Amino acid sequence: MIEIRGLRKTYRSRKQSVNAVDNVDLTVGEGEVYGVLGQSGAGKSTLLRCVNMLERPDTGTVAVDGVELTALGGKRLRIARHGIGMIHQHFALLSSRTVAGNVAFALEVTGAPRAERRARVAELLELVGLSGRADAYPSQLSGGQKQRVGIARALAARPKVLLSDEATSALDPETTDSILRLLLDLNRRLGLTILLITHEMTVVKRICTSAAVMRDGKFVESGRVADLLRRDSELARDLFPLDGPSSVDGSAVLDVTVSGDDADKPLLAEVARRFDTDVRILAGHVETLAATRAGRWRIAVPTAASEDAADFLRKSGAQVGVAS
Ligand SMILES: Nc1ncnc2c1ncn2[C@@H]1O[C@H](COP(=O)(O)OP(=O)(O)OP(=O)(O)O)[C@@H](O)[C@H]1O
Repeated sequence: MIEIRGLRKTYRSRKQSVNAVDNVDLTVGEGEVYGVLGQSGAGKSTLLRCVNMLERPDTGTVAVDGVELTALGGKRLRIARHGIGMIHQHFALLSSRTVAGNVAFALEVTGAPRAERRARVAELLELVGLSGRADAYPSQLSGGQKQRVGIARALAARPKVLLSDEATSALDPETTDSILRLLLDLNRRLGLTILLITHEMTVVKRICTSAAVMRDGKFVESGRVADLLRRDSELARDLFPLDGPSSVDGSAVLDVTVSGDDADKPLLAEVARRFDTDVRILAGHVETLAATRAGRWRIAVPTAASEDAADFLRKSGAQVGVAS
């Protein structure tokens, strides 16, 4: 649904040049929720703005739903953009317009007739759970309600792709949760493909099927979340930080990561039985992510049994590393 190849964007000023996006390739499949994670300045916003050509890349191609946007300009680009909705961290609502007026604005731009606009606005407000607030002004809404208006407006022209620019960063944890649930629901009900940028691990945990970690304009790792968990990835370590001790006298301390059905298998009990050894859990958690179950534990196994235990865990599908 979204195909990005060899994308580069450099900002130049007299004093310096910054490679904001540096040779990024990205494929987001239809119906996927793809998260790009990174610290401030990593290049996430620039990447997202290149997807709908708010920012023109220096080199590389961007195609959405089979249409190469980088080859378009003028009216054809404006029309192609209707197939891409976008939501923003600070909602970007028009303060002088009501909720209904804000959503209708997106339809006015596409030239939809008045009667059609009215019906569509009602449908969209129902979709995002705001039917009762059509006549309210943005200043009368909570942050979560404002973002619901933003989402309704972004979906007005029935886009296949939604871009989300830190959509929950300005919201409290409970509201974040409800907006993420709404996005996941829209993804499932409408088959909406979502590309989001965030610096929040919770967002990736809750709704992303795939993710990339971006640093200095580059993707340092990317893939399906379940696959990244099976490797010794930065994402796995960040999603499940382990804060137990990294050394225990007479034992090896191992970090074990499991995903999918393996997360619910009694693997540690099996290690204790098979090798007639103690297994101490020093830290750990098992959680349900958007597309998979996943768990990570830091365990201490007496040195004599530790190699056999690590071998067995690896053969059982776990990723095993020595704690550091
Ligand atoms: N219009 C611009 N002119 C010059 N430099 C820019 C411009 N926009 C972004 N940059 C620079 O490009 C780099 C990437 O910025 P970008 O906003 O894409 O990162 P980000 O990961 O989205 O960060 P944040 O989460 O803080 O927005 C930064 O070094 C930034 O200072």
